[in-house]
Amino acid sequence: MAVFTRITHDELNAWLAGRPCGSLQSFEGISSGIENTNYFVNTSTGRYVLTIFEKLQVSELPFYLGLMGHLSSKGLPVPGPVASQAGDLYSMLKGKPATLVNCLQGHSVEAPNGAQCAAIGQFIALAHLAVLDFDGQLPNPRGLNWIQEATGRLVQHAPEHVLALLSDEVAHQSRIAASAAYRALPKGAVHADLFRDNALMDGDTLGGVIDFYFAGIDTFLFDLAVTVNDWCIDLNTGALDAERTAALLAGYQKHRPLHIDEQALWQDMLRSAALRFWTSRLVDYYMPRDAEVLHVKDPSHFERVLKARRAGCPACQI
Ligand SMILES: Nc1ncnc2c1ncn2[C@@H]1O[C@H](COP(=O)(O)OP(=O)(O)OP(=O)(O)O)[C@@H](O)[C@H]1O
Ligand SMILES: N[C@@H](CCO)C(=O)O
Repeated sequence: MAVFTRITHDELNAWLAGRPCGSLQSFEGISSGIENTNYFVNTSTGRYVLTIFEKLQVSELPFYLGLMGHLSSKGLPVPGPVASQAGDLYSMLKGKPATLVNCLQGHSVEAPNGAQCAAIGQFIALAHLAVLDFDGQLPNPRGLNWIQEATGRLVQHAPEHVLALLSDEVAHQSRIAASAAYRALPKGAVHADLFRDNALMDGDTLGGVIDFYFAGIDTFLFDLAVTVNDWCIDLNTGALDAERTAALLAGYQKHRPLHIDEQALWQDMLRSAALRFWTSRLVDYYMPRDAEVLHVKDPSHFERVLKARRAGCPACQI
């Protein structure tokens, strides 16, 4: 749907000069993204993806691209940025920052099976282990501070029943965040948005994980909860599907067993992850930026998910 920034062959050729990616053969816009402009780029050495960042702060790019490069260099299926000869992970194209990454195999799946959930669980655990020596520092841009601030802005726009549930959950999460148990949780640089549409599956094998542009420092448990809330959901009810949840958690714990403190806070993190996406969808719904009007995702989905996580269910237990 969206190629916001159009480029010519000559402009791309000039931008690619100095990058160790061979000579440009062809390129085509990717229609499915909504945040950035993406192109598939074919060169004499292979296929790449060019991303032109439409909204992101340049100051945040070294963290995102550094994290992708770090995970890729450790053998994880993450697109690694192709640095320029000068060592830059991004440079300006048509006045906007742009990067070139390698193209991964696969397609996103709408209805994942147990094997695919296990594969994504294994990936997250390996990513959590791999970032232990990553030194980038960027707090989760959609963490509790942002949620509290966004809740304040929503007061003038959202209906009473929405605000009541929102403020009750924010109060609960504020108490959790202040607890010693929460503060002791293991943290690191996490994807924080690993929904089904950000993973490319090649059959039951994970081809790659993309779109690290909501990444930040947060608890590993929160990252796992974001993923479980999307990959393991029964879309009709918002409840967790027991079989897929068990498969994803088993895949994760194969490489990184959860600590007892993490197990104790699991249900609260499922709630926290639901709150994060309910809030951002409410903000996009009630206060859309111009270009977002056509792409707003349904906030009521995450209202349903939050209510289901607050009620709890057998699959919400570890
Ligand atoms: N490294 C990659 N390898 C293969 N395909 C990719 C890669 N990066 C992006 N794509 C393809 O481009 C599409 C759009 O990318 P992406 O989802 O990152 O768009 P975006 O606009 O940056 O983010 P959003 O998910 O918010 O729309 C993906 O669905 C995928 O098909
Ligand atoms: N994954 C998010 C959108 C991008 O952050 C959502 O479904 O609301």
